Amino acid sequence: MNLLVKVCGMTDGENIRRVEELGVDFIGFVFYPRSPRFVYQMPDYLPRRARRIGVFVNETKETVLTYADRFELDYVQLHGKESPLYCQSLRKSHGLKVIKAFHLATPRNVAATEAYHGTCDYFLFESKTPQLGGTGRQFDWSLLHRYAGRTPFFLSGGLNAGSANAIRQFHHPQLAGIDLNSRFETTPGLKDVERLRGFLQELTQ
Ligand SMILES: O=C(O)c1ccccc1NCC(=O)[C@H](O)[C@H](O)COP(=O)(O)O
Repeated sequence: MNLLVKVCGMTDGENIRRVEELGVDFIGFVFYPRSPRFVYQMPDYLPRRARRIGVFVNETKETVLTYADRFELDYVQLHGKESPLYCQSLRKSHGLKVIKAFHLATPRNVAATEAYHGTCDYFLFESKTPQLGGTGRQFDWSLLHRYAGRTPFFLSGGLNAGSANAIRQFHHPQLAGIDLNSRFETTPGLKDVERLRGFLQELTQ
């Protein structure tokens, strides 16, 4: 399979270095203070090859840009009620790439993506929970067959070591990548490198 791989919610330098060595494409940092993966201090290693993504929830543009400068982010991933205009402005005037997350539980949630085409580089589809992310819960992927938009997307929400087969069998013309997080952790913010390695091998065999 030729899917992009994002590992999200990383906090520790050595752990980041080892995950990057697996060849993943994106590494995500959560800058949402309510998350157990919130990055309190700059890790002593930041990805050199993998693209850096910062995750935000309803933040001011000033705060997003401060983190973007400090961590030299390539992408921002927006998990709140950020408007299409907000996405557009970060993308156009500040040169950041933008991923907008959508929490899917009903066909209406899928329809809400329509206003965002042309304002984001990717969408990310995941489960609808009060925590807004990082819960390890899956949503009903059959909802994605209602998505006929042109923006490529990441499949997210509860992907785990046993998901490789289901991902291989899931086809959608706009499926660009997958997002791995809490189901690959030993503790919030620390990834189990061997579990990730085994999963990635299974996915690509
Ligand atoms: O990871 C978090 O703690 C988090 C909290 C609030 C908003 C977003 C968050 N993470 C963003 C991600 O991209 C996660 O990987 C995504 O929510 C899927 O997580 P999981 O269900 O644990 O695989």
